[in-house]
Amino acid sequence: MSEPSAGDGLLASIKGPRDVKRLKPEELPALAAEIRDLCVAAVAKSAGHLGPNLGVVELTIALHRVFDSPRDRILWDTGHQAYVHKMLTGRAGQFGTLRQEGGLSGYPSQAESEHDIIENSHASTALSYADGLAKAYTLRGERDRAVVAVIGDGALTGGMAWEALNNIAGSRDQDLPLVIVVNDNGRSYSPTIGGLASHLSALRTTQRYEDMLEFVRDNLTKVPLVGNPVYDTLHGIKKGVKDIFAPQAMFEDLGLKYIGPIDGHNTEFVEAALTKAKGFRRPVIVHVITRKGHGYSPAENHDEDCFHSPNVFDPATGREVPKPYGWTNVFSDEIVRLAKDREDIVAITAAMLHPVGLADFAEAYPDRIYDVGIAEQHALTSAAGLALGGLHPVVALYATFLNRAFDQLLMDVALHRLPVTVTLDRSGVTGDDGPSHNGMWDLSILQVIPHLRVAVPRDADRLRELLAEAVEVKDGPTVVRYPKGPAGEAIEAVGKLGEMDVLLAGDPDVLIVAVGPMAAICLEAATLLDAHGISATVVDPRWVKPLDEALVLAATAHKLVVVVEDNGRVGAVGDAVARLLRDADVDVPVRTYGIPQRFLDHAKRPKILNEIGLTPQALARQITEAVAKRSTPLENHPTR
Ligand SMILES: Cc1ncc(C[n+]2csc(CCOP(=O)(O)OP(=O)(O)O)c2C)c(N)n1
Ligand SMILES: CC(=O)[C@@H](O)[C@H](O)COP(=O)(O)O
Ligand SMILES: [Mg+2]
Repeated sequence: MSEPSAGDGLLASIKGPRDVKRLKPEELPALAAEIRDLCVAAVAKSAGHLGPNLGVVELTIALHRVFDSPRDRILWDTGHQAYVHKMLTGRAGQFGTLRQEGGLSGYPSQAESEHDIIENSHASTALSYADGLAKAYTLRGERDRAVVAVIGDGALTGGMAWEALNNIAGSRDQDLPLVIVVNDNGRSYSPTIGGLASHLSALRTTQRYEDMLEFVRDNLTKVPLVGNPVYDTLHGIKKGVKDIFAPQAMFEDLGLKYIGPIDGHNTEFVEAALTKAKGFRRPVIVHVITRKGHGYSPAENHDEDCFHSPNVFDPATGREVPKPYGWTNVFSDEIVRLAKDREDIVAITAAMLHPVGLADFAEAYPDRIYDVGIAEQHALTSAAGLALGGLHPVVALYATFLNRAFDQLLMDVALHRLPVTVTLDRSGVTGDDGPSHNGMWDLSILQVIPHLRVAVPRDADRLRELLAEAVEVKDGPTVVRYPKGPAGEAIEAVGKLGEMDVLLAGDPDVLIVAVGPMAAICLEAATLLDAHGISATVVDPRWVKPLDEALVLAATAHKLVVVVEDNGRVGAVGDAVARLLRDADVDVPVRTYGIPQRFLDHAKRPKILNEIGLTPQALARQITEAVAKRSTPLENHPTR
């Protein structure tokens, strides 16, 4: 497989947007082809987001020809589709390092470029940033600056986007370009759902839309873009065929002007529409129709998600290296099995049916699956409704996206003690998706929710057990969290301590509380400790909230308690254990080893775990030091 490179054609000459502007229109198809080749080569080597980026090649070229980044601000919602933006802002030569440690981030990165703004990969935020930026430039008198937000049809199903639209539409006194580009490819991963999506998809499929494209093609290329003739004509004809341009009505009813739908793979049309929108100097929607994976047939024809985020693959054939059977597969199989005998079990996904492992459930129980769009807040409160209606909903999310639905879990589900189960895939360090994707927050924020129980399985068998236990809980919500990737070898208990599994019974030097998948490295660390004459007992709580009172008794018999968790250290299980012992007046020191409470730069998961000390060797070293300190009389303590 050839190393991804900018080559020696047009793309190699692009050091920034100025170089994009100087190209002749007839050179743009060649540039687009080079960009696509580099996208395919880079993702084939490093995995990442291919479909979304292939879909925005012409759009991004047009954006950088019409607007003047970085003076004009171009915002990418979710940010997974910003590879082309990176190539056109001088980083094409770095795509051989995509998503590698120290290499190019898979998302916008302010450290990489002045052209990059939103680093958060959580969807549906760009319009709110745009609203704030536009207000700032208005207040500062910088009305010569344009604000452009590119948001996908999927991200547009997120509630924040509509909160922002409501505010943007209400901002009457703005006299600067605020351009909202709706990149409509009809998909999140799967086809986008909901009322908005049906409006947008109806638009794409009616004959009149084809007539409209014909009209746009004839008129936009002939009439020089002066004043309003083109826009008024576009606008006028839409008035005449209002029934299919419902999105225009919907946006216009909000007080937003609308241009489109535009063929998003025709740079000339997109440039014309963006130029029109820029000159409008008012908030305006530019609705571009694109195809996810456009220009690379294995992506175009990939039914599941158009190569949204493929594993590494052979660029010549598009054949992906299969992802190993992992935690997600275990969940997928077990939820289908459980639902067979429990007709009250229903499932909810937030536009991630396949990634969270609910595709088999959907196939087996098509009437019991709900895809709510990228709308985690709605997912949780809708689950509350389902539970109030006598069902047991299982809401399957990625751990980091639960943050968005914290209040709904707290006040709509837990306050009412509703039987809702939330499964959190991708918990802990995920790695190459960067700082906003690590699932390092949930064990902290969940601590404050009354009536809520949290389970952390250490292996596939425990995931099956704990999921079955979770859906049996009737008097409150349950959460089951597990990491990305393969589930590792089964780790059998050698005994019980209360409800906790004892994985290793040692002498009373150190009590190691191994949270979920950290059990494997804790057992290896215990072996290393033993070689240094330190004996450890290793327990797996299985349920980390509420903690098992048996921990108190066990702690009194040990010199040191160590908690190891794949979550941020602050306010998580380690702190909960310390609080439990303090409340019981048990004065045994507690050490917590977890993820440092900072944003982690992108790198592979094993690399990050090694860097932050979540390895057997690092744990053994740190525990040895902690034990040594405990046996050093305080008067000789280094801090004295
Ligand atoms: C809050 C949140 N939930 C879920 C995701 C996972 N996710 C990443 S991209 C994506 C689909 C985005 O669809 P769209 O906005 O249409 O962009 P496209 O990929 O089609 O260009 C989803 C659900 C996310 N990034 N943020
Ligand atoms: C951008 C986004 O949120 C998703 O596409 C995410 O990057 C997928 O992560 P996985 O590859 O772990 O499923
Ligand atoms: Mg989309």
